Amino acid sequence: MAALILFGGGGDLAMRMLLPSLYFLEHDGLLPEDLKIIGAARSEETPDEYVAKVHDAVKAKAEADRAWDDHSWAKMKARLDYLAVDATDPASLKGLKDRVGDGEVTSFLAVSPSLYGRIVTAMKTAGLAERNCRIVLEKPVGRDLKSFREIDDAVSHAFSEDQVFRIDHYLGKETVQNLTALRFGNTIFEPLWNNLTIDHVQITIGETVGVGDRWPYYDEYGALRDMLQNHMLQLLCLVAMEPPSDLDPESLRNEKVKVLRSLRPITPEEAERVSVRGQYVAGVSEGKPVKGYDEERGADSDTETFVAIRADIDNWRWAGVPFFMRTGKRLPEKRTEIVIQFKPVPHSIFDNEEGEAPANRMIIELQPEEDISLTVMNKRPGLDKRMQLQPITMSLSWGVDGKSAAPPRRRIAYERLLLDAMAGDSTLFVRRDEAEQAWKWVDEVAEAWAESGQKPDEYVAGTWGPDSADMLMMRTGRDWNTTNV
Ligand SMILES: NC(=O)C1=CN([C@@H]2O[C@H](COP(=O)(O)OP(=O)(O)OC[C@H]3O[C@@H](n4cnc5c(N)ncnc54)[C@H](OP(=O)(O)O)[C@@H]3O)[C@@H](O)[C@H]2O)C=CC1
Ligand SMILES: O=C1O[C@H](COP(=O)(O)O)[C@@H](O)[C@H](O)[C@H]1O
Repeated sequence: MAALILFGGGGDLAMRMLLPSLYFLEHDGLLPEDLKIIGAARSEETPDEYVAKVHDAVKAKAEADRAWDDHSWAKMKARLDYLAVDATDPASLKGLKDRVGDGEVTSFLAVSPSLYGRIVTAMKTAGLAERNCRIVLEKPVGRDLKSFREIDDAVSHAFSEDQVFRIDHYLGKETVQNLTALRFGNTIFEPLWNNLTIDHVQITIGETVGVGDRWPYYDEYGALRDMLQNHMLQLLCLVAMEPPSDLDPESLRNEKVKVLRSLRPITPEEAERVSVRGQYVAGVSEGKPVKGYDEERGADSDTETFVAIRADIDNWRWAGVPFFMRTGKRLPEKRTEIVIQFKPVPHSIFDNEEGEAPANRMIIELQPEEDISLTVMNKRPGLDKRMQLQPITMSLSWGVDGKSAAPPRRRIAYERLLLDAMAGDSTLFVRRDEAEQAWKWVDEVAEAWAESGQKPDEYVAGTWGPDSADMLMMRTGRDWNTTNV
């Protein structure tokens, strides 16, 4: 028998993401036949009570995706179990060890990261860190390089690196993986993928949600540590890395680390020029009035709910190509996209009535739709005396040629990641040195802000962040993409 233990199996992440993901995998016949799923948390509840909670959480999600069926649920229900444990207590974990038997065990820590160190130590004592065991760690692991290392040292004391799976759920998203396919499965883009042809890159992760009840966690982390240290830097790495020699975990992650190592540190002197911190004040989001961050938190706070930053990668490929990243809560749209802005033609022979023809642009959209589109110039049909150009957008979406298969259901990113972790494939997980390099750069940004006294600029909820974020771009003669916005 193989086992998946969900520590924190009754929490928000487990109920909203992990258990629905497992249901969808069950529905598609992708779970190992002999897999047991065991929820483990301190609450004293019976397995039946736990199963009833899981049922409600999973059914709501599956029905919304028209994927609910009683047969799949019956199969999943037969796998489910619950055990009340304090995961920091080795004696309490002994019972769990007896329950899982001697097969492969994957433990997912869906609990507060402040418990990781004590939990892994207890797991080792209880025999849950043997060679047949793997551990999955949710982000954020630590709040800075120092705390990351402290936690990770405890982890590596119990598990070897090939047993450790640090999740960044963005890596489980279909379009993020498609980026690798686009770059390295085609010959036509790679020769253009450098500073000779590309002017700049923009990465935007916009969210409409506010921080709300999550403020006790968020206030300590802010947008820099919650989103930029992990999801945004991972996207940057996938855009910027050199072609790996193989798709195995080490080759891919070696290339990502090289990019992180090449990020130019941000100094206190230039922090204000290349970075912006923002915090939302009351406004309107999705048609409804919403509170400002300070009101949600109930006190004044200097935590940023928005960050925009210019990153420079000091290597041959990217010298002179800025990577602009921005992310924030209470923005007008839930939108994640990567914009590859190509340079304009070196000399235009067209005399366009509508002004200079725009340069080519590739938009890799992750959310709300998954799409890759490329804007190219075309002749405007007609008998104009002077040839006129018009931009045409080619979409590389699923089924766009009318022949490809219909797009499959959009999977929750955790579906892929849970399967990979249970199979021991760490390609889409973050290696220790990657996380360290990302923390190192982010620590430098945080120190630069602290030293220069850079405070968050206000922005009204429902807008694209403070004016200073636009200025950050405009100072370089560029602007944020507004296509589809
Ligand atoms: N929620 C989300 O969308 C996201 C969450 N994360 C990360 O996932 C992790 C979990 O977050 P979330 O689900 O929101 O948190 P919750 O507070 O909702 O859940 C935490 C769970 O941990 C259990 N727990 C607490 N202490 C112990 C213990 N000593 N032993 C065993 N179980 C314990 C709690 O149950 P009980 O009280 O019964 O013990 C509860 O089930 C965190 O690391 C978070 O940063 C990351 C990205 C998104
Ligand atoms: O890790 C996190 O990600 C979510 C955004 O994820 P998405 O898949 O919905 O884009 C974010 O809301 C949260 O603050 C952060 O912890």
